[in-house]
Amino acid sequence: MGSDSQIQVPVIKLISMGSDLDRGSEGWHNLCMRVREACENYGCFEVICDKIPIELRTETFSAARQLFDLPVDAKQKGANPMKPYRGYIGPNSSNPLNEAFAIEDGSNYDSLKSFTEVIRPVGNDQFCQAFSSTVKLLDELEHILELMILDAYGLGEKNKSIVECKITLLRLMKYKAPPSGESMEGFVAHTDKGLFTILCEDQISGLEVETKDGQWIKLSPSPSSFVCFVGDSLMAWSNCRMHAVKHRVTMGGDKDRYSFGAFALPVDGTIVKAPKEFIDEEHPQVLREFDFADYLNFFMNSNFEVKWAKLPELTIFAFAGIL
Ligand SMILES: O=C(O)CCC(=O)C(=O)O
Ligand SMILES: [Fe+2]
Repeated sequence: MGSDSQIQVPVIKLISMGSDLDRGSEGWHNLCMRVREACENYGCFEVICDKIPIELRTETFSAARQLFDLPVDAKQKGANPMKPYRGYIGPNSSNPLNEAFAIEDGSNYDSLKSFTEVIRPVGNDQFCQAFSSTVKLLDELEHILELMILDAYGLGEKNKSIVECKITLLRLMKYKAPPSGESMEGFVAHTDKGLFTILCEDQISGLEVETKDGQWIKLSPSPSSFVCFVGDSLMAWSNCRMHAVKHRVTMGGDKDRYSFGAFALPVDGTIVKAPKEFIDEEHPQVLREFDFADYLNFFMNSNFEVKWAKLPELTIFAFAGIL
């Protein structure tokens, strides 16, 4: 189905100086309910937030561009065949326009430094400064959203977080412009596997999300917005009250597209489990509890049709479904 520009995903303003961000205030409560509704009905929303200064955002994209501009041989040194979806991932036949760097613990200067030094022995300070600052701020934003979700379900008093242990995976993406006049898949339709994703794009659109009734909508986030996605693990935690949204990137036009995302992932060995408050007669348990590392392995080893092509939304149900 094509994209329908009539429908829009919810846009939520989180301004750090405002009293709406005082936990417990009426404004806070209203925001919590808006975040919850967006996560349940769309599995995504745009957040307008003044947390990350526009200059820092510009600096991160300029640092990312310089990394992608390095010769292929250098970038290949960052490949990580031992760990799926980590390190440098170059374009391939099923993803010819896209290349990515995925770095664990993306808010930590030293982990950015040890990754970048492998592909570029010197000159990484600007990159590491810009990304560690940005990802720290995105982690703070993720923490606020997590508290909002807990409070929206009345679970905030008993729980400090959704899972015991999580880590932020920083992914930088570049999509080459397609051949002139063509529109091409930049990133195949999928759901994110972790808890929550916060994405930032550099004003070249291409991101599309699927509504619950199967229509694709193009997103055009404002230059200071972020796009947030519910991932499979958050959906599982919520006993499927929240919706893990299917999304993709479609490239058109003549400009390359750059984006980066902070992916909040349960640390390997962390159990994803719906709290008992989500389970009752009206809401029987949909997914069994699971170790996130086992889910990633299952996903890696599923056959191509299930994984990407036909039924990507089935993976979490195929892996952990009870009913
Ligand atoms: O580049 C984008 O905007 C989306 C990338 C994405 O969906 C992903 O890396 O999981
Ligand atoms: Fe994604």
